[in-house]
Amino acid sequence: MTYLQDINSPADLKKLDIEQLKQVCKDLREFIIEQLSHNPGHFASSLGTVELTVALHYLYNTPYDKLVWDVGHQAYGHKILTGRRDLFHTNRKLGGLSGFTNPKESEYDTFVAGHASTSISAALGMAVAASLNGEENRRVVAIIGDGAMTGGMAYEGLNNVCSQPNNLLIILNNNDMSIDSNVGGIQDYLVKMTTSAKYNKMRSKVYQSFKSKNLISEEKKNIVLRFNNSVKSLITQQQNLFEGFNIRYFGPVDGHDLPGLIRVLRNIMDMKGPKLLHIKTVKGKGFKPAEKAATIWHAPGLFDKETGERIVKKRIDQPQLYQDVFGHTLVELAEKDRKIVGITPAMPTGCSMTYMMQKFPDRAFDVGIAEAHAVTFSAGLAKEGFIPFCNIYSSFMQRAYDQVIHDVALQKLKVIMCLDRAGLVGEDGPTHHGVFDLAYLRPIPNLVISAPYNEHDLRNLMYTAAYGNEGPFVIRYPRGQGEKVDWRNQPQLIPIGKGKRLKSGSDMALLSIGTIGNSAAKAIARAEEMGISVAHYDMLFLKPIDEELLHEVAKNFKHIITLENGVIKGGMGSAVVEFLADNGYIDNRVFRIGIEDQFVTHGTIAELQRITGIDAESILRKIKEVYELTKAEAREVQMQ
Ligand SMILES: Cc1ncc(C[n+]2csc(CCOP(=O)(O)OP(=O)(O)O)c2C)c(N)n1
Ligand SMILES: CC(=O)[C@@H](O)[C@H](O)COP(=O)(O)O
Ligand SMILES: [Mg+2]
Repeated sequence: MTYLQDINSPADLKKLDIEQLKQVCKDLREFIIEQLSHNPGHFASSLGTVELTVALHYLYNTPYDKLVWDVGHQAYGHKILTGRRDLFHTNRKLGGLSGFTNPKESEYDTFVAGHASTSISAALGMAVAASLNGEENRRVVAIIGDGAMTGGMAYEGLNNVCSQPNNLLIILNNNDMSIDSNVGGIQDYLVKMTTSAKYNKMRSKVYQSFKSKNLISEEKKNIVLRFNNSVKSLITQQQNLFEGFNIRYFGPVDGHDLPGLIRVLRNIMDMKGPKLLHIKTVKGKGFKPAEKAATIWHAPGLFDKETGERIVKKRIDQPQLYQDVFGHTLVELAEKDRKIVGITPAMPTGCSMTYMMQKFPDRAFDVGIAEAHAVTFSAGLAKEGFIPFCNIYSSFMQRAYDQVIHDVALQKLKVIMCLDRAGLVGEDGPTHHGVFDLAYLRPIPNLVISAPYNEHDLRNLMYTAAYGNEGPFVIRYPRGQGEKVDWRNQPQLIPIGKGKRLKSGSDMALLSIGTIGNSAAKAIARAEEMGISVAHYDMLFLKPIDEELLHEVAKNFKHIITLENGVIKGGMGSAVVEFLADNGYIDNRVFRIGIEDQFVTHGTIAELQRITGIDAESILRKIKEVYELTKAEAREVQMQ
């Protein structure tokens, strides 16, 4: 590292010449590769934005000028250049830097990010605020990837851009990749735009001829750029999409050509009105294995930076990941029933829809980063008699709340909504924890809401959702590895709304929902060794909740602990409290374990479960507390 070590803020960049800036890019890449090799995170995206990041901080007056990074997973370079280089080894670790942008972390981070496609709206708000405040010299830039450009919110933003006076610059970072290959019409459109040989030849000719006539002056550059766009429209025989939104379009330009990028940005940064610069980059640029396999290297885990080999734990004789149990089970079901279809909004690898895509490409759909559309698209399929398994990460499902209510539940359509990454997800932190789903789905009529205790239950629930129920069905399960090595049971119908008593006991009852119940089982086993007898019930369904089971528990146990890997307010514990109140049980005491009313930071899942009090150790502590209380109450009764 020759220059990076001396860059403590963007002001230090501004002192460098172009050759030195190129060296900064090289250093930055090396630094990201070195750091990520031993502290995993989002890798390939940040390698692709190195030149863009350097160019932006070199030219713009940050943090007064505002950079809004979409998702924020490509902003590692931005973090490193804005005073966080020496803290970067803490990235995504408990108490360390966030893996996304967060204004609480730095004044250079303008907006909390993590979910895709928000940057245009947020940046437009900031640009309009600047206009309203009379801060005509404040520049605002949104940086959005081609994947994020498949999200509906991006178009709501674009549609609004020309409605109010603003000088917003949108930079479309087009690397032809989402996490998996990018999909859909916008992807096709961007490919056409960047590969039209005729256009590129013509553009270069026009540029050369203008240049030879010395016409590339400050005054003329606008004319050239706009002339290029007109030429392009003529050749491709279609109007430029962004120009159609009344946003001036520039590009495509090579996003790794630092001098070129600086030149273009300098030309357009102070132009009045909204504008979009389309840059072409390579995801994983500068690290060959990542350039070749960007999906794997989106977030590759540990790797050897010299050989490019990933350091992957051997999974032989290990339980499967829940996502893989889902993926394999879906294929098994689809093999027997041509009505089964699979839908994912841009997470085929993450949720293992890839198995279905390989086996039945015509019946598996990646619809882009479009959760709301994914749900309504599934509803349309269900209306026509198909059985859609719509798999959405729990936290991304928040995007589709109205679609679940209005398009699915209201019409009682048989859409099977599989919510992967439910509960605390770990290093991605508060934007990604899937902790709200139980609480936000519970009030919706007509939904069946379930959470498996283990892989066998997951398979049974998928089967039951398809063949034992006629309406919408939610199955939520966590990130990570399951409980069983022999996960492949024969899926069978299970009674809807029925829980199970896993273990009898006499001192208190513990009701859990989902795989977190396995931590409860461990805690209960240890309590038993201490002479505390706890009955354990797995609810399996939040809705309909097992009322028979709850009557049994209420009658037999004064003290009831509830446990969920989700927010306490509105979740399973709340459902139990409501049940008791509604049914005149006034003597029972309920102790709810779950996520308190606050956002949970980032860290490993184990650390976060410990901090939030839902790990086995904390559950045991709660059991002991409740036991002490039962003893104290008994003593009080004796004394009376
Ligand atoms: C609402 C939402 N859905 C899905 C995701 C998961 N996700 C994170 S990054 C990403 C791909 C983004 O692609 P792009 O914007 O082109 O950035 P690149 O990784 O190519 O740099 C996806 C699908 C998300 N963060 N937010
Ligand atoms: C940035 C983003 O939203 C995704 O890359 C997410 O981090 C994936 O999470 P998993 O690692 O759980 O698939
Ligand atoms: Mg991309």
